[in-house]
Amino acid sequence: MDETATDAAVDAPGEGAGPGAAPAEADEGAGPSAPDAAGGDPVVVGEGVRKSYGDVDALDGVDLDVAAGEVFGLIGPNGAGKTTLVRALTGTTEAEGDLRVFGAPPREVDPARIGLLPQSFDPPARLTARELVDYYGGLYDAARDTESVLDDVGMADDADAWYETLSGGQKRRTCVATAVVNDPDLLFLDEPTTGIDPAGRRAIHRLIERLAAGGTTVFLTSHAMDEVERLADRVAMLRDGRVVASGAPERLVADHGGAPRLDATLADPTTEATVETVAAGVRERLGGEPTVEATDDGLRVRGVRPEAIGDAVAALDDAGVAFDSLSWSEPSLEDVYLRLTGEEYARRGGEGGTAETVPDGGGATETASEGGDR
Ligand SMILES: Nc1ncnc2c1ncn2[C@@H]1O[C@H](COP(=O)(O)OP(=O)(O)OP(=O)(O)O)[C@@H](O)[C@H]1O
Repeated sequence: MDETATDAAVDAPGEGAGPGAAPAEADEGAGPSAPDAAGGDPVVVGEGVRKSYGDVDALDGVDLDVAAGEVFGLIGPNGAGKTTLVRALTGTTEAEGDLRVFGAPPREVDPARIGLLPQSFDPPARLTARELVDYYGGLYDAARDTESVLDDVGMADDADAWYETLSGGQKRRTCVATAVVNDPDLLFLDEPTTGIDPAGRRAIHRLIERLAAGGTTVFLTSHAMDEVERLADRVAMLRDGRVVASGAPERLVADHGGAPRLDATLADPTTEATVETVAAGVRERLGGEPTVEATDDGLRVRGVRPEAIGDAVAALDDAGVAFDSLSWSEPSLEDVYLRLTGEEYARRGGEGGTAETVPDGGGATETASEGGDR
C-alpha cells in the first residue's frame, strides 16, 4: 500500500464535497486523491458526478479517483448511490459530470479492459458453470483458461451443474468467474461475496488480492466492512449520493473509529441503573472518561486499553454484574461506518439504552444524522 494514501479526509454531511474536492480542508498532508507512485494518470476519475431519478438525487456531486493497481472500496448504506456510481462508471447508465475511465468516457472504453460483476446478474440458467465461463470468455479475443478461473472461485468441483441448480453462493462464485474471465485491467465488483460462505469468501478475497498484485485495478463495493478493511487500499464512504469520507481504512479507523472497547454479554437484562452503576465504577477504577453503553445483549465499555481490562472487569464485579462472556476489540472500519453514517446513533436511540454519551472520535462527522436507508 502506498504511504501517501494513509491520510483520511472527512467531509461533514451536507457539505457535499467529495474525496478530491477540497484537499486544502483535509488533514494536514492528507491525500484523498489516488496515489500513483508511477506518476501515471488515475484509471478512474469522477468529478461532480450527478444522477437523479425523479426527485431522488442518487448521486449528488461525487468526486473520486482511483489509481492503477489500487483496490478501491466503496461503502455506504442501502440507497447511498453505490450501484448507481458503478453503473455510471461502467457506462450502463448516463450521469452528469466528468467521468473518465482510462482517460475516456465510460462508454468508449474497450470492454475487454473491463470486468463487471453487477449487484444483480442473471446469466442463462440452463448452462453449466463451466459453459457460462466459456461463453463469457468467448466474447473476448483473449480470455483466461476456463478451468483456472473456475478453480479461482472454488467452482471446479461443481462446474457441470446447471446454473439454475446451484446454491446462491455457488451462483455468485460463478458470476465472479464470468467477471474475471477476460483478465480485465479494471474490475468492478458490486457486492461480490453476498451469500458466499466463509471458505468461498476467502477464495474470492485471495483472488482479488492476486489480481491487484498483478496490476488489476479493483473497484469494490461491499457491505462487508471486514472485507473492505482487509482488501482496500483506500475507501470512500457514500451517503445520500455524496462522499462523506475517504482515505486508507487504517487512517479512517484511527481518526474516526473511536476507542477500544470491552463488550460484556450479561446474564440478566441490562437496565439503565446497571449502566450507571458500572459507569461510576469504571470511572473510579480507570480514571479518564471511559463510557458505558447498553448493547443488544449487555454492556459496552469504551476507552479500555488492554492493560486496563482487569480493572474494567473488577468494576463489573463491584457493581454485582454477572456476565456470560467478555470480548475486547480495537475499533474497526465497521465502527467508522456506523459513526459516519449515523446508524449507530439511530439504532441506540431507538432502543433508548444509552446512558453515556458516545465518545468523540475526533471526526468532523460527529453530527452525522439519519442513515440513508431506503
Ligand atoms: N432505476 C432506478 N429508478 C429509480 N430510482 C432508482 C433507480 N436506481 C436507483 N434508484 C434510487 O437511487 C438511490 C441510490 O440507489 P443505489 O442502488 O445506487 O444505492 P446503493 O447504495 O447501491 O444501495 P444498496 O446498498 O441497497 O445496493 C436510491 O434511492 C434508489 O431508490
